[in-house]
Amino acid sequence: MVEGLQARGWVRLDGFLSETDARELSAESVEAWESGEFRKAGVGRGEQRVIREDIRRDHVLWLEPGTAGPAAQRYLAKLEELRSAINRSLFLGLFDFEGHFAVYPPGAFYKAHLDRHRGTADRVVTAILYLNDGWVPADGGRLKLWTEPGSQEGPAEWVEPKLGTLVVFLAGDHWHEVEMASRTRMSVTGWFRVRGA
Ligand SMILES: O=C(O)CCC(=O)C(=O)O
Ligand SMILES: [Fe+2]
Repeated sequence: MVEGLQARGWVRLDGFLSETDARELSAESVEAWESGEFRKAGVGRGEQRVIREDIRRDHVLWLEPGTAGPAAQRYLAKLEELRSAINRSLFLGLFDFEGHFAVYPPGAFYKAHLDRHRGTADRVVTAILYLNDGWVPADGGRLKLWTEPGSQEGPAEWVEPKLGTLVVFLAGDHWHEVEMASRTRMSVTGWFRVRGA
């Protein structure tokens, strides 16, 4: 994975989590969703955060290492290993991870964007894990990831949000969007960050 990230700036891995682990994580997300713990995702950060349903319609629940369920804790531990592996090979100096569960109800989408807030550079690497069992092409909801840095044209990779699939890419380089899904689409999205950039 680290080699792929180094060579191309993005990488996709099916089966990053075993089916059992991914199902358990998915169950934790469903439980939190059903007990109303998610909120509508915003655009921008801090005081600038606003709800923009023309841009994104997902709902999120931030993962707090202290209170996350056992499957989420295990996933965070795996990401911690990935973070050190990336640092050892790419010298990116990633110091932590922040992430959230995301739910896209039927009809939801997220228009093309870069994962970086205006005027900041702390989110360096994006990691998205999908939690959808039995996803089929007719369900839509693919991630479109433009493969050329900085470009919102040209070649793109389409990723179906299948249970256990992980996508990792350089957050400031790769434009991406989520096409509309016709069934509920669940994932964990997060970012490895550098300090104070
Ligand atoms: O779920 C996905 O495929 C992408 C989500 C995304 O781009 C984001 O939350 O910033
Ligand atoms: Fe994104």
